[in-house]
Amino acid sequence: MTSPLLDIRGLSKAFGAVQACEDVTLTLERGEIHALIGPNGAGKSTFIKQVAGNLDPDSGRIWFDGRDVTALDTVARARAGLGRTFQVSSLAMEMSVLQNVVLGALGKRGRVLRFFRDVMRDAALLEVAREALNEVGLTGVAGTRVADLSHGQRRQLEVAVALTQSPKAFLMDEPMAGLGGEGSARLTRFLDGLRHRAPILLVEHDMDAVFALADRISVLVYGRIIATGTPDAIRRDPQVRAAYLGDEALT
Ligand SMILES: Nc1ncnc2c1ncn2[C@@H]1O[C@H](COP(=O)(O)OP(=O)(O)OP(=O)(O)O)[C@@H](O)[C@H]1O
Repeated sequence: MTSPLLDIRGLSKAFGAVQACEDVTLTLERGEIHALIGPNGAGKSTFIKQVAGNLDPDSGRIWFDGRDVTALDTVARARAGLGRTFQVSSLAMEMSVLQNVVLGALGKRGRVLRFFRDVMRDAALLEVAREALNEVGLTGVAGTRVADLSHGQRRQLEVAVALTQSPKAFLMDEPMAGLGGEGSARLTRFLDGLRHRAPILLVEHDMDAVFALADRISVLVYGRIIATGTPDAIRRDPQVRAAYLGDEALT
């Protein structure tokens, strides 16, 4: 048996008296989408920030691709192959789509920022950026200002930026937030294909998307995982129904 790509063991984090994350153990296997769901304030963001390296856990360890990454910062984790897209976009809104991806590719090389004009003439960087745009289907809007993209296109662009870092796994915090029904259906199809590129640890409130995409679902309530299983098993789990998913969400 191969070991999980991401192996998170016993993660705990408290803010004063609030135990936001308590002994959370979770794995991400190659090729899968593992969704983490739970009510507001359950600790989902706290959890994913610890995995990405934005927040130090009080205890617990994070293994990624066979390596203990618990002590690494966000940049080192991204270089190790943990690609992330977050609720708050880090895109440069006044720049073009292509410029944003080139900047992402530049980060991967670990270079200090050079004159931007030179960067945009760097054939190798441009190739990496164009390839990433092609992969997410945004080639047609490469010259468009990010501010003029739809929410859904921005999410795809964030993935393109992450792709320039050759991620081995994605961490996604509410990619469907702010999208309408049609936008989230489109992004759902996109993420469905993306799992073959790299597995996804997905924090998401949109239950249609979660149940359509996830191979496994973990349910977090008051900082603790109360169940992990296939969508069908989670749907039927009486504890999950009582604690989080009302019956109407499961039909
Ligand atoms: N920096 C912080 N300082 C103090 N308390 C915090 C901090 N961040 C989170 N908390 C608390 O930790 C608990 C978990 O919050 P968290 O944002 O992780 O939940 P969540 O499941 O992501 O919620 P939502 O679904 O609303 O985004 C909450 O009680 C929250 O108020």
